Amino acid sequence: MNESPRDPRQVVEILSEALPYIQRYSGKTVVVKYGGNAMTEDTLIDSFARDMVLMKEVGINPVVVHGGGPQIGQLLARLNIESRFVNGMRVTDAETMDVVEMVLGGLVNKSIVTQINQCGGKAIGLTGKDNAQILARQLKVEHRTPEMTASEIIDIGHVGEVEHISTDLIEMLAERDFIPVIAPIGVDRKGNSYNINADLVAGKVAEALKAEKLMLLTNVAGLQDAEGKVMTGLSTEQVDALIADGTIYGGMLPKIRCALDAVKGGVDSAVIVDGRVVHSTLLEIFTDAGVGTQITDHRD
Ligand SMILES: Nc1ncnc2c1ncn2[C@@H]1O[C@H](COP(=O)(O)OP(=O)(O)O)[C@@H](O)[C@H]1O
Ligand SMILES: CC(=O)N[C@@H](CCC(=O)OP(=O)(O)O)C(=O)O
Repeated sequence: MNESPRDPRQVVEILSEALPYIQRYSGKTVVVKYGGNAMTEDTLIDSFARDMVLMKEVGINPVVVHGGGPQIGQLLARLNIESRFVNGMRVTDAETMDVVEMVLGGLVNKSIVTQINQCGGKAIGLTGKDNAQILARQLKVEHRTPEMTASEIIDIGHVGEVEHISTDLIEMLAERDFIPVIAPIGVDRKGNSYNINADLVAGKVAEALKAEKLMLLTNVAGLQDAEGKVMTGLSTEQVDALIADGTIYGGMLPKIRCALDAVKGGVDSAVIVDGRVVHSTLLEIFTDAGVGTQITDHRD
């Protein structure tokens, strides 16, 4: 590589500028939702893993909840199984559920764990089935097409919503310097598996852990207004208005809803972060500007 050497004084100055942020977040929990679209390039996975390790080293407790939608889609395509979505949720029959569990609980979870461990961290991979920590129930989806006069409730298979999160295993690991990495697979009281949207799991985990911050890494620069301009910060009231006028739609809807629920449920702030930016999580935590859209339940 042909990089010019950095002035050591600059490096020290940058480190020193991070001090107030390190003090602000030290001992606090930050839940990071790492979406499948933000793990498509090796450099992004590596910078994400390094960021998690650095956070842990300075006394912050990162808890990772990951997705893997595109990765599930790839394996389904190889097996000639069609991917179908209703309201942003994957229609999940028994065969698809097997693939979801293999990809999220196996391939994706273990590759994030390995990458963090390669960077010197101590990552432990879990699904919601471990300690039955993500108790789920079937999600009933309300569906309506323009031709329909009224909406109907449809069954999209093994798709779940969170009923309860048990935090004891996550807290025990975090206290012992481990970084928990959680796949969004839930289980009901009978032992049935559920495929849950990773944003929803991250929001509920953040609420249950009383996290300081929820970071949702995605493939856009942030929440855009009607003119396409990224909004840096907004309150819960503004979000409600943007949903009502249709500015927020599609995959952003569950993301924003879970961010709103999390801040209403006691998480200090939720932020939509551009996961395509290298070191996006550190930029968000350790700089004033941040890199995405922040949602808070208070005006300060
Ligand atoms: N107001 C908005 N601002 C930004 N993106 C939006 C907005 N409304 C809808 N979207 C869409 O939401 C998408 C992000 O959601 P999604 O694709 O589900 O992300 P992920 O896979 O990371 O969970 C964006 O790529 C964009 O197409
Ligand atoms: C019910 C449902 O749709 N589950 C998602 C779970 C993975 C996910 O949420 O992944 P991303 O965050 O990468 O989109 C799915 O099957 O794709």
